[in-house]
Amino acid sequence: MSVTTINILLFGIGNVGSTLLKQIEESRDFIAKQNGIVFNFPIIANSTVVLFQNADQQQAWETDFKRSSIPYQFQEILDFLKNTQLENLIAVDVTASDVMLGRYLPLVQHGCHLVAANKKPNTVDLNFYSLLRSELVVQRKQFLYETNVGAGLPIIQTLRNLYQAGERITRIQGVFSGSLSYMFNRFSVEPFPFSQILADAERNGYTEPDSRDDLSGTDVARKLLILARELQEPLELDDISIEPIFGETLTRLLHETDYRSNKQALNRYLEERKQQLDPDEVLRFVGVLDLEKRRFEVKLTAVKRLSALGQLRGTDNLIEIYTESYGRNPLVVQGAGAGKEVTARGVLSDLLQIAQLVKQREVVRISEVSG
Ligand SMILES: NC(=O)C1=CN([C@@H]2O[C@H](COP(=O)(O)OP(=O)(O)OC[C@H]3O[C@@H](n4cnc5c(N)ncnc54)[C@H](OP(=O)(O)O)[C@@H]3O)[C@@H](O)[C@H]2O)C=CC1
Ligand SMILES: N[C@@H](CC=O)C(=O)O
Repeated sequence: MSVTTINILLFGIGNVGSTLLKQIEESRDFIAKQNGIVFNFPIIANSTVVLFQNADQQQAWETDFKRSSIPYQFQEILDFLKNTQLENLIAVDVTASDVMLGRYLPLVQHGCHLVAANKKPNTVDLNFYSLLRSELVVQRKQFLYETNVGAGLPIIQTLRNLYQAGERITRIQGVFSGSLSYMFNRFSVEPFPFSQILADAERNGYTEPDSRDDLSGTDVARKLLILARELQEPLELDDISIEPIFGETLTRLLHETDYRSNKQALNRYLEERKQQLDPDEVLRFVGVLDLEKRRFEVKLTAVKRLSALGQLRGTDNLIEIYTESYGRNPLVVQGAGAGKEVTARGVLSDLLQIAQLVKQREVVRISEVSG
């Protein structure tokens, strides 16, 4: 099988980015044998420094990154692309940064396909969302972001397949946050204060880089918005109603100061909420996208301990997709909704999808040239 080289520009080397590099290194031979694809990393960047690499340098990226990375301006990365004329480019955004928003259009215009775990580019205003997709068509580039919702779970693709097959989707609901699932699964049954469980979630890399994005409900609101836009619903983030976990007052405090200086207040608030539960109830942070009743909301809810949501464990998400064909029994997707390994694997799956397309185009181009 002929081998196609894919050149990756990696933005972010945290939980997900560093695990992606490790997984690609571990699977290099398997991917080459199975797919005829080799991934190179000519560019690896964090928020301040970048490592420019040649193909033969790709083994010990961490050593090279520590030794040879240099401060950069984004324009230098665009100049590198122009000067090296590298082909088969995929820019991978495994940051949570707003800064990346200004980079997507230039990257596409400089020949890059896009893969993102970062939800922000898909949840800013609709003007940018539509402009990016128009530019992707003009430049014949793909943009995949399966890990935006449910980490490695096949939620976006499942929804896209249903929608494009003409299915009428009426409601999507469930637990969409891996970190909040982990926190409330444990908080409901363990004696530990919420702040300690939250610290564990952060240490495990389940939360956003700023866990207030999770605690405020904004991360789940972003996921609902991404799914709504997949169904061509012209919604903005403000259209998703968020009932804050800690009530209005404490949530304002959360935004003004780091939660670590308000632990006691947070713990007390949720302990009181826990005491109000019936013995057969637990707390779950639930999102609802009701396309018929036009109800789009995320909130902390008491559910029956023996219900599907009540029996979630670990970082599990459980997403119910109600459609005309499935009727009263929704299509259900369940599994880990956070964690660097499952997320990196989801990013790698997106990369392979685009790489296959690049390979096919390469075969067509060669056959056209050779007549
Ligand atoms: N963790 C998980 O389970 C899941 C995460 N995701 C998404 O994946 C993304 C990354 O998450 P995670 O790896 O946990 O986060 P981390 O905080 O561990 O890593 C973020 C990385 O992005 C880098 N970064 C920040 N700003 C920029 C920038 N302007 N240019 C280049 N790099 C930048 C950071 O570099 P520096 O150190 O210099 O700031 C860091 O290397 C997030 O958007 C998250 O929502 C999605 C699903 C699950
Ligand atoms: N912080 C997010 C990570 C995945 O999107 C979550 O907790 O689900």
